[in-house]
Amino acid sequence: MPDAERPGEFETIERLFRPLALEPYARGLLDDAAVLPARPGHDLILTKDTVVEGVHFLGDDPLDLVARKLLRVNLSDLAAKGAQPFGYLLSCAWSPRCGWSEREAFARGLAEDQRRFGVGLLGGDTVSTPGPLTLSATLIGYAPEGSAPSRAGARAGDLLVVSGTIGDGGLGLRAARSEEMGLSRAERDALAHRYRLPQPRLELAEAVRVFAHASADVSDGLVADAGRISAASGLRAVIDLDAMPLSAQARVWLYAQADPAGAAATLATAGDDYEILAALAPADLKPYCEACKAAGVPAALVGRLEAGEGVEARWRDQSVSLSRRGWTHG
Ligand SMILES: Nc1ncnc2c1ncn2[C@@H]1O[C@H](COP(=O)(O)OP(=O)(O)O)[C@@H](O)[C@H]1O
Ligand SMILES: Cc1ncc(C[n+]2csc(CCOP(=O)(O)OP(=O)(O)O)c2C)c(N)n1
Ligand SMILES: [Mg+2]
Ligand SMILES: [Mg+2]
Ligand SMILES: [Mg+2]
Repeated sequence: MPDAERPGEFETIERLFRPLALEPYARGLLDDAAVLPARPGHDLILTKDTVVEGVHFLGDDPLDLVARKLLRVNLSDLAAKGAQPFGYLLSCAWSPRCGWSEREAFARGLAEDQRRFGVGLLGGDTVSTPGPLTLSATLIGYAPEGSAPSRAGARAGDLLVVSGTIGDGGLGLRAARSEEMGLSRAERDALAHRYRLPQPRLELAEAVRVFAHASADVSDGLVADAGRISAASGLRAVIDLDAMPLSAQARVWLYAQADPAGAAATLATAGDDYEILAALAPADLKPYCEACKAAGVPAALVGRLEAGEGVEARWRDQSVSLSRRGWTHG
């Protein structure tokens, strides 16, 4: 792109980001920092995730969807802590391919999900990079004082319950990369959509606050994230892969595989799910699942926590050996 056509830092902020600003806190995106008053009776909940082209999204993913994914992966962490979202700080490192039309698409996606999830832009940073497009958000939310569950509060005997379905994001990445996987075009499109646009489970925030001893969202993989709850709580997690909730598309794929246990392990370690994993007292299983259902999101019992350490995956009561627990960055 010739230099003359390259959008400038301050034109980008003024034209594209100022309309997204949450005032008066953002101070017109003209100040050194945003300023928020304290909210008595609440804890401030802060989380940050970054997405990088080629690592978290594909180079041909439309940038409005990339923007929405950036907000959603962060909103998912707020949901896991039972928080209500408020606003966010945004960092954009634009790669050489990002002209006005790419930046406009990105801002359009932000505007759409700001409306949908009730958040606004508080500030951020805009730079250019010779490397891949890199976008980061810091989400800010609130929860009633002392109510946000940690990963460390699970007790021996707790049950592990996960929302929605597991494995669609991982299969969706393969579909988005044009792998056929023995699935129909409609099945692959549904999975690719799930990869590009995760659903943060904010509807479950209240149930998580009320019932969960411990919780986390599933971003790296069900096994990896269950392992983080068990490690933080000083326990051992057992995951029943045959109880994992699957979409219709993932079921079709799984039962076409020669080794369904290995295939289920693949889904449980793929990541990109953005579901909520909660550790609950057995007596709270029914009320939690009913609260989830009333909020419009199914929840399924997938395992339990016991004395010990580590994480074990089982298929029909047999231990399944895993080559990895989930996604890790180098
Ligand atoms: N660069 C960093 N500086 C400080 N804390 C970090 C950094 N990267 C990760 N963390 C912290 O490590 C913990 C685990 O991070 P992460 O695995 O990314 O969580 P999640 O999977 O929920 O997004 C979080 O408390 C996070 O804030
Ligand atoms: C192009 C592409 N390749 C691979 C993946 C798979 N992947 C990349 S990062 C990741 C885990 C989630 O990202 P991370 O940065 O670890 O988020 P966090 O766990 O901190 O929320 C997964 C499953 C992907 N989403 N997109
Ligand atoms: Mg993170
Ligand atoms: Mg995260
Ligand atoms: Mg998380």
